Amino acid sequence: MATETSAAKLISRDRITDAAATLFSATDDSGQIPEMFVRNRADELEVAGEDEAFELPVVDMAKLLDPELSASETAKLGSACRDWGFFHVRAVVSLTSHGVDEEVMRHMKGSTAEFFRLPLETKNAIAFGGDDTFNGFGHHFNRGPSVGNKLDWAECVLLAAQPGRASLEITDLTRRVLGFMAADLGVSEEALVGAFFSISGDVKGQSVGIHHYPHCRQPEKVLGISPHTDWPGLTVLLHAVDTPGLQVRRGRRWLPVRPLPGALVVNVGDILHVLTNGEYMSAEHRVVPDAERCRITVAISSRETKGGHGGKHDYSKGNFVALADGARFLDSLKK
Ligand SMILES: O=C(O)CCC(=O)C(=O)O
Ligand SMILES: [Fe+2]
Repeated sequence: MATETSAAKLISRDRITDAAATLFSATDDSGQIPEMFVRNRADELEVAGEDEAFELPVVDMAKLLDPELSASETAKLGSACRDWGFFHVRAVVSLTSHGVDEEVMRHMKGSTAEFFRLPLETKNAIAFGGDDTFNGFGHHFNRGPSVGNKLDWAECVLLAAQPGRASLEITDLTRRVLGFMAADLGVSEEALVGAFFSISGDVKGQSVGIHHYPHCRQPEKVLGISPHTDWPGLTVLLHAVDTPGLQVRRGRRWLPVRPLPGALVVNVGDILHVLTNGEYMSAEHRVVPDAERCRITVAISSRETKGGHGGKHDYSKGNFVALADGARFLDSLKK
């Protein structure tokens, strides 16, 4: 979904400088935030208050898998995708067959936090550079007339590959969630899952974004990640450090998402929005750093092709042809 804000925006990726690293580790609040980080919030949408009673829908994997509860939980999943494009999924269980393995997740959280604690020069050994700005370590640099030239208050590692066990667990979860989405949409499971997974069960493409949002004493001045929609199909977000900060746009407001212990945040990306003829929302979201604590997340997205994070805009061929014909792609999947 091209939104007004994201359409006018160009994003590239930069190395983290010593000066930025010093700012990110500052413990006092006396320092000025450099202009390069100060965002124009003139057209700021309203941010919903902490006291407002709203919560993202929570979908429970155990209920989806329970024959007696599956239909109602599938309907809940469907309405979350239509109304929000975002939901929590309770899927972390210890060593049972259907959830995401707790031990694997714990390991991923630990190693992620450990990476960001490394000295800058060590992290910069894999810095963005050369031709490949979709794989590596650094941060987003937002260009374009509507944004100015502004850096995100964050550091991240972006990878187009599958880095290990944890992402396989997430991939498995993605395949199962897509299966229930197909049931909700009344389309063939094979076709919807098959848009992202090969017959042998491997995901066709995957992007991983590992994000560290250092605390910022003046959080209202900066952004950890600029408003955007996710390009790929489905993104699963794991909190390695569960400091809040993610905000989802609904209408003219930003709604803060509170991390839910033991749950993952899932959101619909642009490709799934298109594949469902716009039935499922690809919602705009952003991150505002916390004043006191850092936030660390791992975002794993399934794509329909190989390629980098935010990479080539090539739909799978069938869908592209359907779009070019003005056909409703979803109709071709209907049972
Ligand atoms: O870190 C977060 O909460 C959001 C990350 C995100 O939006 C992304 O990787 O696309
Ligand atoms: Fe995102």
